[in-house]
Amino acid sequence: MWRRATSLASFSPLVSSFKSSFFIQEASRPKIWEMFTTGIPLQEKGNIRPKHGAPFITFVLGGPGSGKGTQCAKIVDTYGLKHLSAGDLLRKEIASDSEYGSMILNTIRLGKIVPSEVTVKLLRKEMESSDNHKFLIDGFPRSEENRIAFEEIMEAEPDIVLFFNCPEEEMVKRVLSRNQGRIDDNLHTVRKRLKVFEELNLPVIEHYAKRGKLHKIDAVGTVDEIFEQVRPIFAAYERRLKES
Ligand SMILES: Nc1ncnc2c1ncn2[C@@H]1O[C@H](COP(=O)(O)OP(=O)(O)O)[C@@H](O)[C@H]1O
Ligand SMILES: Nc1ccn([C@@H]2O[C@H](COP(=O)(O)OP(=O)(O)O)[C@@H](O)[C@H]2O)c(=O)n1
Ligand SMILES: [Mg+2]
Repeated sequence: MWRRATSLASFSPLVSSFKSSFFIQEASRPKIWEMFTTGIPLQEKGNIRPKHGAPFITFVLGGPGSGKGTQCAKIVDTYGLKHLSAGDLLRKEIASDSEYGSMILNTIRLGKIVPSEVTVKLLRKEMESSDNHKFLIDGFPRSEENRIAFEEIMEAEPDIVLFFNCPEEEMVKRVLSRNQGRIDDNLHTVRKRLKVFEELNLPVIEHYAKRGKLHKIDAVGTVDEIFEQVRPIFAAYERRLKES
């Protein structure tokens, strides 16, 4: 396991803050130590520790339709990172009929943010079982709660944060012509998501700007033109990205 074991004590303030927002009945909820335990003995985890240093983590932020997923595909092709889309993981969870499926579906339908402990648990599972330790985490963190949950539970911070900056009307136009059959790609929900983005995601963007990690990208133009702004950001990390 590439990360240190996290002490339960460090969860406690976070966990209590979740309690008010997490609307699953207390009695039916798994205990926190159950939720964040993979159940796989350390010696069976094999090859998931990076050979050199820490994992390389990129967060990809931007409003709905700003082009995050499209640019992630190009980053993966060029730099070989492991793409983890928080939205895709949540949609997979709905499709798999998990115990959280209906709660996630209702939250996405309303354009709201799924409780962080659920999303971080899904990301953690993917990260811990991956042989590739260079992660491109798309659509996360969407709120300060998401950010703090990730940093506390994973004991890791991003190396780079990309922010695809796109005018609202362009985002609306793109979402409405996306045609992937998504339940939240309609005018009513996209307006709601834009409001949630402004209220909850902008503080995250400001946080990383203050820490000097934010790369703001003009998300208007062709896909290739936008990627030309992204390329030099990763090129600066070429040596680390070549490490296994
Ligand atoms: N630069 C661009 N110009 C026009 N349309 C784009 C551009 N980038 C992506 N799209 C299209 O806009 C829609 C939303 O893109 P997507 O990558 O899914 O955004 P996000 O993941 O940020 O919601 C998709 O249909 C995609 O093909
Ligand atoms: N960190 C996240 C990411 C997505 N989501 C939910 O999943 C929805 C779709 O996310 P997405 O990243 O696939 O959406 P796009 O920005 O790609 O359009 C969001 O509107 C939220 O309801 C979440 O709750 N928390
Ligand atoms: Mg997307």
